[in-house]
Amino acid sequence: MTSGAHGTDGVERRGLMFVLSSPSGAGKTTLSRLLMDRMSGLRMSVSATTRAKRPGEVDGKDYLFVDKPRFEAMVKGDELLEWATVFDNSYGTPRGPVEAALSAGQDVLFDIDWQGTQQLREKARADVVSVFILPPSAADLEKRLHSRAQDSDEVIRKRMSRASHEMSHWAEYDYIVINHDVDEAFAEVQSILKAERLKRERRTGLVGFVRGLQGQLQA
Ligand SMILES: Nc1nc2c(ncn2[C@@H]2O[C@H](COP(=O)(O)OP(=O)(O)O)[C@@H](O)[C@H]2O)c(=O)[nH]1
Ligand SMILES: Nc1ncnc2c1ncn2[C@@H]1O[C@H](COP(=O)(O)OP(=O)(O)O)[C@@H](O)[C@H]1O
Repeated sequence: MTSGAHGTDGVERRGLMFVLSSPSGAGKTTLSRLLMDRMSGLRMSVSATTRAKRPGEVDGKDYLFVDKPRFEAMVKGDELLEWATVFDNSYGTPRGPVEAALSAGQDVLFDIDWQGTQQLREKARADVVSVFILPPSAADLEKRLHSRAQDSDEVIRKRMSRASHEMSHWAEYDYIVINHDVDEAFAEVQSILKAERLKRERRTGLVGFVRGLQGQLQA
């Protein structure tokens, strides 16, 4: 599915699909923004959704906000790489930008739920690296949902009551990060991405690189 990224050492490798999931409010949006600010070679996948825009969210940047008929047309037209219903709304990953980024040698960051992660894994297991973010406690999770101040009390109640179900999927993920402190959680997520970029299996340019080294040694 992918080709052509270059690591900082110049060795070509396949792009990867880096997935962050968590119960709502555990911190995946915060960690995604930090990754986008501080890591090069990474593109954010902007999902389409039928949910209402929150204050401060920007159409085309945080989400593509679409109505139900448009979302259904995207599903029918096979425009989505994966999609799911979460909290009574539809969410899905537009296929085009992801394929374009991967073939341009970029890694792609996804903020999607467990249903979307399962679908990506079925399509491209070797290229998917998944991280599940847990809150340190239920009280912290609730505090964070309130401190974000973007959802009504009723929506927050719904999200809290879904959290346990969301969390039951933790064991399907490659890595688990507990978000006590943002800086520490970010450092952990960043380390995962850095290490995964170095994995031998995705470094398609290694054979040529090592042959070159051997040639230099024989010269
Ligand atoms: N499967 C899937 N899930 C998505 C997508 N975009 C967002 N989500 C998930 O939908 C859930 C709700 O997202 P949102 O309404 O932004 O609330 P948040 O949990 O506070 O970020 C979260 O678990 C997101 O990870 C997508 O394209 N596909
Ligand atoms: N480690 C942390 N400590 C305290 N507050 C945090 C931490 N991580 C995130 N937050 C805050 O919690 C709220 C929810 O975080 P957010 O990243 O929007 O979660 P998600 O995208 O998983 O729903 C935001 O107001 C964010 O600033």
